[in-house]
Amino acid sequence: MPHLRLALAQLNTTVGAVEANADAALEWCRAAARSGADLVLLPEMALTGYPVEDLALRTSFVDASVAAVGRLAERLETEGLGGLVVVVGHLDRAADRRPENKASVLHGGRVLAGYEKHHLPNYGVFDEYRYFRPGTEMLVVRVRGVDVALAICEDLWQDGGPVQAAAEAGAGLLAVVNASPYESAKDDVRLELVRRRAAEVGCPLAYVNLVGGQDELVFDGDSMVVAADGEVLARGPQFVESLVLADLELAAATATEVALPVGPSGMTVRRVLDLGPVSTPAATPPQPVETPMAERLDRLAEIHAALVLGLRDYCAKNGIRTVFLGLSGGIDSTLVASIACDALGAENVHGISNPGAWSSEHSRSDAAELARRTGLHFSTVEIAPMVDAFEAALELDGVAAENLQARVRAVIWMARSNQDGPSIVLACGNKTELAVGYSTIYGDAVGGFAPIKDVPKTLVWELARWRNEQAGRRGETPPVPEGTITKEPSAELRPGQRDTDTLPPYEVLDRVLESYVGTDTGLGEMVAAGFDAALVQRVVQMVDRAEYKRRQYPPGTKISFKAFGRDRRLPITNGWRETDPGRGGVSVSDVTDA
Ligand SMILES: Nc1ncnc2c1ncn2[C@@H]1O[C@H](COP(=O)(O)OP(=O)(O)OC[C@H]2O[C@@H]([n+]3cccc(C(=O)O)c3)[C@H](O)[C@@H]2O)[C@@H](O)[C@H]1O
Ligand SMILES: Nc1ncnc2c1ncn2[C@@H]1O[C@H](COP(=O)(O)OP(=O)(O)OP(=O)(O)O)[C@@H](O)[C@H]1O
Ligand SMILES: NC(=O)CC[C@H](N)C(=O)O
Repeated sequence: MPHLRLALAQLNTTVGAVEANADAALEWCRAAARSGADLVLLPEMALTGYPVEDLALRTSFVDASVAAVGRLAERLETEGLGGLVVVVGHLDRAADRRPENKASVLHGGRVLAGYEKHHLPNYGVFDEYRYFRPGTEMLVVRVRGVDVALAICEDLWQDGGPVQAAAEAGAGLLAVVNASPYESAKDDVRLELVRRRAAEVGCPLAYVNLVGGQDELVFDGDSMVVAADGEVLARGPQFVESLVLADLELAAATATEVALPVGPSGMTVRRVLDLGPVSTPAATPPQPVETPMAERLDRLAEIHAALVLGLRDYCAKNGIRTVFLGLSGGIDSTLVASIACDALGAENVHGISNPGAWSSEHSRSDAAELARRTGLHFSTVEIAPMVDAFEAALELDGVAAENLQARVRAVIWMARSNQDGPSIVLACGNKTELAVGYSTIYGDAVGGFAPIKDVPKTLVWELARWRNEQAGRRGETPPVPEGTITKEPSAELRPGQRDTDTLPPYEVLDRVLESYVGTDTGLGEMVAAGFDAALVQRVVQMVDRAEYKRRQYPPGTKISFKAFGRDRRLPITNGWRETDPGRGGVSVSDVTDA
């Protein structure tokens, strides 16, 4: 059986930084060559980063991507690495000039052939029909006597098409390049998918994924090689760059046709023959490589790693050195501060305590204790003089006066961030607050990035406890003061205020939100499932009315199946209200309180 040494390069690219991404790709190919690899797989859109969004529509950007792939092939040859077979994802254009999401095969100093993505995802955070022309042809390249079929990410998630065509072509290996964003527990889903597809094609499947943060998305790597019987042959780490090597004995290719007619898959198959001589262990015994079998992170470790990487890469890739945030001594700002320290180092994190008329003593002392535990920069700016000046000039009362305090704090954070630059303010709101609009717009909702915007309040507590436990296990000081975890949540904008004055208990609220927001369940169904009708009506109204706040909220790392933002797009001006459990939904003109 022919032998192939495979290298999966799970690297961290930057959207738009074509030259830097190409340099990184070359560096990974050098490392792969040093490890004796025959075939190197780089992720989907590795040269452009993913997702490129409307950059795909810019002629100049497509030109740069096309030039970069050609230049990469030449540089490989110049460095004596032309014998490698490199598969790399990039942006290209078809003969009709429509953009294509492509994986090109580089060998001998040339771009030998390319595969265009067939199944374009167009749900959730993906808009690929807006940009790309779908491919209709399967590409199989014969590498050292093995027929390697290519596919790109979503091609794996849909039945038929490329997976079926790979089986029709009798592939010895299915190589899939991916840009698959992280969601909690998605690694398990991917593994089962990869197993199923490997079994369907009847050969091993190699899966390489990006690593790194890109605005609200985080890519978790987790590249793998899985045999046709489902055995995991190699698995890369989560959230860190890595070159995953695997030695594979694969079925020898025998077919001689270079073009197969359209089969039941609906795709033609094009075969590129003989990239390099057949290599068998007997002919050229390879030094065995260390095949990684990275341990899986548990649920909370995984989510925490995603949040840390999301913030770190947002700052690093946007040239931001420091962050500022308001520290109330509460659980949300404390968790955000702890994530920021993990992401950027405590020396780059500035926490500001802004006590006001209704701030409790423990809000000050817990914030100071957090600073002591983590080593972040800490300062205190009383808001009373500024609040008094505004109130004297504007004569505010009620919610307007309450919100003024949050807005004065926001001015202070933004001013400090402006002064320090390059720096941003972190918004500390969680997903539950975002859902029901429990924040002051242009107040605590200001910021450049919102690290926990996709983390429900109940998960905020879990993560804080988990982070403390981790520190304990490592013999470090737990970052979160105990009082912060146990205290009752309050915005402290008026005397004795409690979150539960306005909101249901968080355990109940998060379950209602998971149903209404997470799975788009209708009001009638929620009541049928056992939720209290009056409660869900109230929550649903709050959610629907807060769309304008969410639309103006900063970006933040997606960790769930359905995050606010690109995942859940609703009109702000919206006459639809799900207020009647009997009917499941009514128009706004039918309800009196709309
Ligand atoms: N459709 C629309 N499109 C664009 N803007 C719209 C709008 N409707 C109202 N607005 C604007 O929004 C304003 C109302 O929003 P906003 O000023 O935020 O005020 P509002 O939502 O009325 O009050 C904020 C609530 O959040 C609570 N809070 C504040 C701060 C922190 C926390 C916490 O615990 O984390 C909780 C606070 O106790 C209060 O219950 C309106 O006065 C108007 O200017
Ligand atoms: N006294 C304060 N000093 C500095 N920042 C504050 C203060 N009070 C509130 N903030 C900021 O405003 C955000 C909203 O806080 P608030 O206390 O109103 O509600 P919360 O959602 O329970 O947040 P937390 O759990 O952080 O207290 C906080 O996360 C914090 O960034
Ligand atoms: N880039 C893609 O095609 C991603 C879509 C795919 N379903 C995923 O999340 O893995």
